[in-house]
Amino acid sequence: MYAYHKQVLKLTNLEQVLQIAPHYSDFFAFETPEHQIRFGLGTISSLTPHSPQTAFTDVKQWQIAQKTQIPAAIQNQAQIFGAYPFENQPSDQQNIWGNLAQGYFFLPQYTLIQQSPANFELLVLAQQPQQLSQAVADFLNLITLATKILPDTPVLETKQPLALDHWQQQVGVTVNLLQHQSSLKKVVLARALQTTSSSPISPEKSWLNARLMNPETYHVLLRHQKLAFLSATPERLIQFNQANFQTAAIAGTIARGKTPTEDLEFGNQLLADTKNRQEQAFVTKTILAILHQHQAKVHYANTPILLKNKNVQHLFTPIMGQLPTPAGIFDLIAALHPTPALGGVPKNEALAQIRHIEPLKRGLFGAPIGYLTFNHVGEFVVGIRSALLKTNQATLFAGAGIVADSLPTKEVKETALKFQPMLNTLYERTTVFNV
Ligand SMILES: C=C(O[C@@H]1C=C(C(=O)O)C=C[C@H]1O)C(=O)O
Repeated sequence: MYAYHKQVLKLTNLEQVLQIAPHYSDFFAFETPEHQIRFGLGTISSLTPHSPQTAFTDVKQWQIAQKTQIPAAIQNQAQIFGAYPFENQPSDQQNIWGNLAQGYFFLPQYTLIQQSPANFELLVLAQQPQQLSQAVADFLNLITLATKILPDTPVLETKQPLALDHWQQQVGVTVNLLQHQSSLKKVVLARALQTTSSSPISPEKSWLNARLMNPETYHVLLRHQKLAFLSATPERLIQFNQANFQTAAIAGTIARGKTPTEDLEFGNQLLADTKNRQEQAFVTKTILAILHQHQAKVHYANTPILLKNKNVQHLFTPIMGQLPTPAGIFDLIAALHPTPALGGVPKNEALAQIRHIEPLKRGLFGAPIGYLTFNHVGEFVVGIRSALLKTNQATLFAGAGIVADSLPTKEVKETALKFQPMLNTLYERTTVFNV
């Protein structure tokens, strides 16, 4: 059994945690749109899945093994943090993901869960009881003396859309396929934007920027050594509390208006648009079918509503449900991913097309990222509106759902729009530009 210590920690300034985070080789930060924050720092145990195909079972087995080391009294607070990989992609695809390529999970030495704006519950774990008091003292010393100022937000130096002409052309090829091959209904194609900065990008500072720039989304950071994945995603994959869960079907995109009237007009346009309604209906239908396969009871509204973020708005159907047992959650995460919002319909054909077309491994882009306690409470979100950060480089990702009547030029614009929030998060003085 691991030894543990629990206490309430007053934090008047959130930045204290971000300031000390670089001291630890693993760091995870997760904030919901309701502004509930949790952090994980340092590593008691970690797991790199053997391969993307085995990731879901590898994580499940590792978590079950870890549970045997967690005292019953802290099974509600102790939690694992991490990300699954998107999917297996051919080895000749460009791989920038390093030791995150197969996903990464860890059980932190220090877990902080926000109870009220300035109060966090701190849980400290140690492998051996005799290490515990030192571990607690080290952390409290670091955090009370946290003076290390986070680096400034850097200036964008270069930006390079990856194979944009090829991508646009392949969207055209895919549209053709969708029009002539009746079984394939939707494929989500993603592209990347490679950027460099004037000085190293601090993942921790970027997470703080993300929450200031996009207050209505999730803000998730997974850093493992020098590589970090940052996402300001609006999209929940699944949130669960015992056997109860909430998920969502999101698809269809339009810009936000410059005035409230224009914004309303755009929203109504999206709600009335047949192509987008169809695209979103595929997502809802597929998610419901998976939930039924898992014997879940579900509640949802028949008509989608709008989910508004800073730069874009989407069609959105919240879905609530209940599984026969809490233990079914692991299998449900595996079955839901990738939803047609990130893969396509039917799943396997769409994934084959993605593998065939995209020149870059998706890594953690579009994959489930989140936390899970040892008592079946957790949340995983979809890692979009995201970037992989490595010292002076950031690679941003954006995808768009391609259906039979998609227009390649429009899809280029839609993905360009989806890059904007992350560009504004990572870089100082970024103006809207064509990518
Ligand atoms: C794939 C992305 O977004 C997804 C695709 C959408 C669409 O095709 O309209 C909308 C929301 C997301 O589910 C992305 O942001 O990269």
